[in-house]
Amino acid sequence: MNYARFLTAVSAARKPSPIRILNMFTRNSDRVFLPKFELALIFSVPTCTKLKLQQRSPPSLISLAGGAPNPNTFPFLSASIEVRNGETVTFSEAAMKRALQYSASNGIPELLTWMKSLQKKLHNPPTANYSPENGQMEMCVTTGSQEGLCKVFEMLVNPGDNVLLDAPTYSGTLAALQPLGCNLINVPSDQHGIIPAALKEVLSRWDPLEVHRPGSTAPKILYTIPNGGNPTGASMTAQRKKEVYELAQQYDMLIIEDDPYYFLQFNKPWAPTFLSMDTDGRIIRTDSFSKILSSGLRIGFVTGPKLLVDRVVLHIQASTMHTSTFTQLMVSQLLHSWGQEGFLQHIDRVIEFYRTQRDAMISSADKWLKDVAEWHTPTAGMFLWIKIKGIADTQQLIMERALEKEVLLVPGGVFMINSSDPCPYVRAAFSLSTPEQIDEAFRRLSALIKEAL
Ligand SMILES: Cc1ncc(COP(=O)(O)O)c(CNc2cc3ccccc3n(O)c2=O)c1O
Repeated sequence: MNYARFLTAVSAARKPSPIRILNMFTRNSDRVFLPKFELALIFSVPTCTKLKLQQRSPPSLISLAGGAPNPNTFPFLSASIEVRNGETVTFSEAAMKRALQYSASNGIPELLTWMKSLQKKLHNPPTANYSPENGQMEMCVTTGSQEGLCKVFEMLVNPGDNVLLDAPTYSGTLAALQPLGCNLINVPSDQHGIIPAALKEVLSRWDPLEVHRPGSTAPKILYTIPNGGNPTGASMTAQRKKEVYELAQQYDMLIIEDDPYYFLQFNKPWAPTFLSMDTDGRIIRTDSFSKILSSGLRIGFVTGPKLLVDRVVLHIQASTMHTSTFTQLMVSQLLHSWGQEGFLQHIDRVIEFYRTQRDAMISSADKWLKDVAEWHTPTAGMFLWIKIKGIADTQQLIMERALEKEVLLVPGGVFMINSSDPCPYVRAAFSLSTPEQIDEAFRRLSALIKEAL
């Protein structure tokens, strides 16, 4: 893969932040460990020299280099966090000093190592054993997958670029993409995700043999939410993923697999991911702990070809520097205590919760909405995408009349590429309300639809 052709000029121009490396040589007591990656980027010298440099920073080294603050001045001394299953995540005084200090831009080593091992167990990416030039699987921690998406888009998308995605889609993606001045092209989809034949039709405007010609306007990226789509609840079949991947190969496109609902698939076996079939190194995957561990801790991951993930990390260096060390250490301690088996047992409990919620919402929809609306039962995620019959656009219905009836949903227009296009859909989340509240909400929705009609 020639990854250079995908980079924007801004991303290609990014250089490592010198201070991020010099911080490595802090006093031994509160060393901020930075991996070889950051050393490699600043001292572009053969790895063996880098390793010697790293090894040559012995405890006897006195560093006056790093601009890191002295953690002995921090007011926080220690912490003990109670976990539902009776365990405790603790921060001793020494651990708290590290947790409150700067850390590596690509993520703390113990969290990255744990996640890389989980990715290999779940997806067995072909790229795990590739060389960097051939797309070696790399990962970095991001502050939510939202940061990962935003930085990946800013790495790949130039003004005027054609970008493919299946609308309706997550409003946060539209918010990150549209200011980049790209041309968003919708790929028709249904409850099973992108329709490969429709993607083939969209791509037929370009000659696959011409996509590398300078000035070619052929799309270079395709974005999709493969499981429990937001807002549609759609989940792609393995066969469709395979056909979509083959089209991406034919037109030399990257696929951005935004998959925060991967762990909320109600049925097993879970669908194989694009990452699991990525023989070329053309998948950039974003994962999130928001729907399974915490949304407020802001822990996400980007998984993809090393040469591209390294560019995302350079952007992190120049923006947030890194995701909160404290939250990374807190989550890492829990994951190491649970192990992969314990983590997956937690996931099973979360899945059962959302399955029950989904069933309650479908039951109430059947009871109150079957004469006035249509929907597909989602097999993953936390959203029901409801088409209101006889109404061209739900914006006014929801934003004015629904509020009067004290029921709140999201009008479908916010998920469309052009938010002013009329949209007869509404998004209902079954994540927070109780089954009783969902039933009452749909009773109110039914009443206001009948009044509106
Ligand atoms: C497909 C897809 N990709 C990425 C993200 C970002 O998740 P992160 O890992 O937490 O950064 C999301 C989060 N989606 C939402 C978030 C949200 C936050 C406050 C209030 C409302 C929100 N609604 O409605 C959402 O859909 C998502 O659905």
